[in-house]
Amino acid sequence: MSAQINPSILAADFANFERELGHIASADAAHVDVMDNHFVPNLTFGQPMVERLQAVSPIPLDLHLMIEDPDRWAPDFAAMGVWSVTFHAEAATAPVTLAKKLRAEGARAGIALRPGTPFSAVEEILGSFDQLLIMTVEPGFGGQRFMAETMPKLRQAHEFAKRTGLELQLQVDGGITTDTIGIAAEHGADTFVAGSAVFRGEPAEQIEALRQAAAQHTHE
Ligand SMILES: O=C(CO)[C@@H](O)[C@H](O)COP(=O)(O)O
Ligand SMILES: [Co+2]
Repeated sequence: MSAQINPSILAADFANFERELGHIASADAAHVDVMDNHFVPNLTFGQPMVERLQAVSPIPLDLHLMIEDPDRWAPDFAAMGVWSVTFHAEAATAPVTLAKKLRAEGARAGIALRPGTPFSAVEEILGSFDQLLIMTVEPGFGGQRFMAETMPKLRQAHEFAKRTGLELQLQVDGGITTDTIGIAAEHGADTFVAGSAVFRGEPAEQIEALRQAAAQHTHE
């Protein structure tokens, strides 16, 4: 698979989301960081906001739920017709049941790991998911430094998927730039979330630069 670039609109202009989504129309999906000020110390988008983003976006929405009790809330987000819904392994009580509900609503099911959560926390349930998100910063804020210490976990996930024949999209999220994307690609990531790196410049140019940097390092 060629590298997928999902810009995070956490770094976009919050007063102009429709216009900002138009600026990233060449990307594969728009990454939407939903934060509840409990699972992480930050508050972002609620359901009515995501509903409107879904209505006006020219590209699919990739939701990253950083919320407590995703078992209760995630299916409602999936029912909006978004492309994918990813919740955190640390927050869910019945992740496999929840993944089934997300898929039943027509969304891809994703599970995310904080930097300190080991791969073993999800290894046995990955067959129920379409994507695994390895956080490369502590969730909560954009603009943080890429944590290279998460790379062995990414490689472990990549090797596991290859060995077991699992079709799993492997995302990285946090601190992804043209300098760090190559390291993540070499360790097996195929989908790259980037917020500040895309929106701090001209978004279409930054998306293309990230694609090219990833392509030079893609791992087989
Ligand atoms: O989920 C998160 C942060 O919790 C991310 O999606 C950030 O929005 C990425 O921002 P950058 O690190 O690329 O600025
Ligand atoms: Co995110």
